[in-house]
Amino acid sequence: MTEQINMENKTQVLLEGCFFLFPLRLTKYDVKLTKQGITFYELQQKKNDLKTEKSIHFGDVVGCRCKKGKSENDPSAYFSIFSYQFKGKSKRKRSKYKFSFGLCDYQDFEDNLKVCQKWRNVIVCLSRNIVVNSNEVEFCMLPPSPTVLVLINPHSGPGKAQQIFESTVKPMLDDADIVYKVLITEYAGHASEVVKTLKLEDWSGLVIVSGDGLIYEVINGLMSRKDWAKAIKFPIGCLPGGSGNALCCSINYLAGEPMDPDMVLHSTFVLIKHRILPIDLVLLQTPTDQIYSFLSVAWGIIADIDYESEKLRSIGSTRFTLYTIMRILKLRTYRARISFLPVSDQKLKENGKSSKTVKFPRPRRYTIFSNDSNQEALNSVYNVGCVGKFKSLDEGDLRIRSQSMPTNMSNYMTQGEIPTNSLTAKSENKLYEENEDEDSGHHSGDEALNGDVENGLVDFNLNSTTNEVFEDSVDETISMITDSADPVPSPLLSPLDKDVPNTWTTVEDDFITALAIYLPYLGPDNLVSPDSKLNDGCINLMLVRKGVSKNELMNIFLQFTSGEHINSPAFEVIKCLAFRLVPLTEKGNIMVDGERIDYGPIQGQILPGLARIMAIQ
Ligand SMILES: Nc1ncnc2c1ncn2[C@@H]1O[C@H](COP(=O)(O)OP(=O)(O)OP(=O)(O)O)[C@@H](O)[C@H]1O
Repeated sequence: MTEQINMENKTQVLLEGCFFLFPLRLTKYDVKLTKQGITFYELQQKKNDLKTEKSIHFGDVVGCRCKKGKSENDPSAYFSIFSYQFKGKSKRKRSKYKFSFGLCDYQDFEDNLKVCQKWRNVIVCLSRNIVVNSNEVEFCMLPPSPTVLVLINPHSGPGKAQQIFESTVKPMLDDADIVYKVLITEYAGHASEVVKTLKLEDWSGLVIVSGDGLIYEVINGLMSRKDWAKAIKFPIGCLPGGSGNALCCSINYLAGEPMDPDMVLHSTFVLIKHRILPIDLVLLQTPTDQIYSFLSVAWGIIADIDYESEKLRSIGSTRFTLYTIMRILKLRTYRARISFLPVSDQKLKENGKSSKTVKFPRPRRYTIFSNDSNQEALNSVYNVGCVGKFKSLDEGDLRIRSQSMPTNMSNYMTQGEIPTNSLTAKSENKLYEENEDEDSGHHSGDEALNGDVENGLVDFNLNSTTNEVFEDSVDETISMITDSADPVPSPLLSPLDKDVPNTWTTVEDDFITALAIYLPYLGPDNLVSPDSKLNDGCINLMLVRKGVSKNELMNIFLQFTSGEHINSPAFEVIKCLAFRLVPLTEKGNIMVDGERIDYGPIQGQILPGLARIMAIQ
């Protein structure tokens, strides 16, 4: 019954009128506007002939603008709708369509314009997910234009970020009436300096046109501010200007938007239609530094490929393919001690497991992936490898993460503003609320949070008494987080020069690679962690050990495209909240979010949903 009412609500006609469709001034169309979109058909044709009725879905619309007819004496007014819709059913590529509906009913241009402005205001609101009810249509105001600061790294990837912005991004931002100021970075570290002192309240968000390196710089710049807890909630959007673009690939993947062809167009579309969503960060500690990562920590062959191929940056993503082949042919192995706090640490404790170095027999799998949902992933079989048993998750396990996470971690999620849509900023007019567009698959930020809360993924129960390790520091840490001038707390980690906590598991072995990843894509065509979400509150620690054949290794890399590599027995996956990597081989590379850091021990813990990203999930 409720569904039926909702459906009626969505298909209820809010506005109806007779317009011509530019440039055919003599052909009149009956045009109807509902909460879902606009339908129109030629008046001369049989009414309600569905075959000739055309439609524009607000899920595809980025903006609408009013115009005057070209000639001086022409009193016609127009409203032009900019829609980026898929051609045909394949949904491979969006293309721009402009529909200009004209009106010449009145002799005076101003009278025609008034009608067009009314339509435009409603269209802009609905395309930005702002609710307009039937009784509000007549007074609907145009929502204010969002203002964003665009940072462009002219040296990203093949060095085309500026060109990409001019040719594809700028026209789309203009269509969407987004006001922007462009800042071209002049040196490494420039973006970080800018965000350290940026008056955040002057902007709706920050848009980064670059590879992952500049995003990393911006996040670390925001985290280095005294007001980091507030600053890190500043919405960040990203557009692919580099050669890796892992965050952009992950955002498009999670939004169900294509990557090829024309990744820039699809990423810009997501940016315009975005919601502000929480995204996990990982706090990383090295002997000399504390840094914040949004993507990955790589060591072994994956890090070597990333770093060593940088000299071929100008050829774009092909550099990864070439170096993958080369590094497999000249395979290196590395020794390390790797420790982790599995998501199911509660289970481990129940099994009386204490921390000690364990050498696992091979092959060993810890986690069964699920591509569908977190709920399913948690329901899937979980092999707690170090106690040598397969365990099925029961009801209680659905809250494994809530229980194993220190209770105070909830503050990363709840401190600061509830996400609002900056590019789709709410009008001051109180008539508007955010609208949920079910059909387009867009959901509000709040809803995204609540959805995960229901899955038990971010609902860190403040009253939980099950967390033995961290409960003493709960109040303390809460106050630390609320006072953002204090350092970022890392309650899951012990000092790097001390043993890991006794709830952790340690393995020492020879490896081909270790990768801690928290987004689905590691680079273009590299769907390395297919079940990762933006804010699932978990690190996927992936290991490949010495002994894997070159053939199998090549297969693993080839299957990164589809994500099927996770089925390889040589590819181990551990879902964890924290990890430590102590390289025991003297030389090598460690890459954090695609940037090389000093080689040596590194540890990290998840900061669930700490930052804010412009995305659709
Ligand atoms: N004007 C500039 N000159 C030189 N370096 C810059 C400049 N602006 C930014 N940088 C630095 O360039 C580095 C790489 O940037 P970015 O990630 O955007 O490109 P990329 O590495 O080619 O892309 P990807 O990570 O996708 O391969 C960053 O660490 C950033 O600090």
